[in-house]
Amino acid sequence: MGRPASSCPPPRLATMRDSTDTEIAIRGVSKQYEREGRVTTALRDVSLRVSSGEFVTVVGPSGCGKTTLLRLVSGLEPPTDGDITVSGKPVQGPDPNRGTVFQEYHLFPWLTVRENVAFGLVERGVPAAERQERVREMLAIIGLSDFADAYPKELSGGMKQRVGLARALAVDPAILLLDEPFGSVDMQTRRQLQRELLDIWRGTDKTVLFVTHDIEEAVALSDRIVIMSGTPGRVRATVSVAESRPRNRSAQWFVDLVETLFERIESQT
Ligand SMILES: Nc1ncnc2c1ncn2[C@@H]1O[C@H](COP(=O)(O)OP(=O)(O)OP(=O)(O)O)[C@@H](O)[C@H]1O
Repeated sequence: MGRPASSCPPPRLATMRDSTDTEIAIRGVSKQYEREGRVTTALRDVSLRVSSGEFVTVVGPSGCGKTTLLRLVSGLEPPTDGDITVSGKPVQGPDPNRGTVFQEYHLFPWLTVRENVAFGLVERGVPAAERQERVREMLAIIGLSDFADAYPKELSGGMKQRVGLARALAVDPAILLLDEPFGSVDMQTRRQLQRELLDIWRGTDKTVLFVTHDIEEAVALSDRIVIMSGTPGRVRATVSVAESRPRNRSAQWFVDLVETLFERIESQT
């Protein structure tokens, strides 16, 4: 995968993993929504494989079905056609091994920040001392240690987004599904959280499917960038960042490449 050496990720909760094979395989997937008699085809014939331990980022214009794709992989809803397997097993509903962070945060408003981050650990029966330590560590990573006792309504959008990320990471899921997880945070925090995410990924062999509008972010984080476009959305191109790193391509070279591909794809659509 060509990833650089790890710095210092949080220790792994060894008891929480039940498989080292965490490949995501999406085959010929289409998704239609029906609302008030109107049918929208959000995705058509999308195929994509994310290998165990790979970091794949999906980029594409608004409305091309990126969130829909993540919702299907997370098991929140089924595809209309095609199939999705994780670790070789069909996705049938949400699974704690697939940690998800969506744009709308989905925090529990009646729980404090600390309780939100601890939620998955309580569900999994992690002993109190280990739980408290893990939550403390996660709050330090996202820079919200001073807000442990605050409620979501007291937080800004960016802070809520960071709590959502900490909650997903706290249970050390084998797979991370992240939909614009830094979309509401300021640029400085965004760069810091990107570094934290990279450290965690490098140190814990997670499989990551990430969605962003930010091409620089995609280049900085990913092994591979998948470009989607159109309505219904389809996969239009793939750029392998990891394989080209030994050739000393600069980050800007990849940003330019993805932007050029975007322009070409858009002019064909
Ligand atoms: N629950 C739903 N019911 C009806 N249509 C939907 C639903 N969810 C998504 N869509 C439609 O499916 C298409 C893809 O939406 P989706 O949110 O997946 O795109 P996206 O690429 O993630 O967009 P953005 O970058 O703006 O988040 C859009 O036309 C959207 O209106």
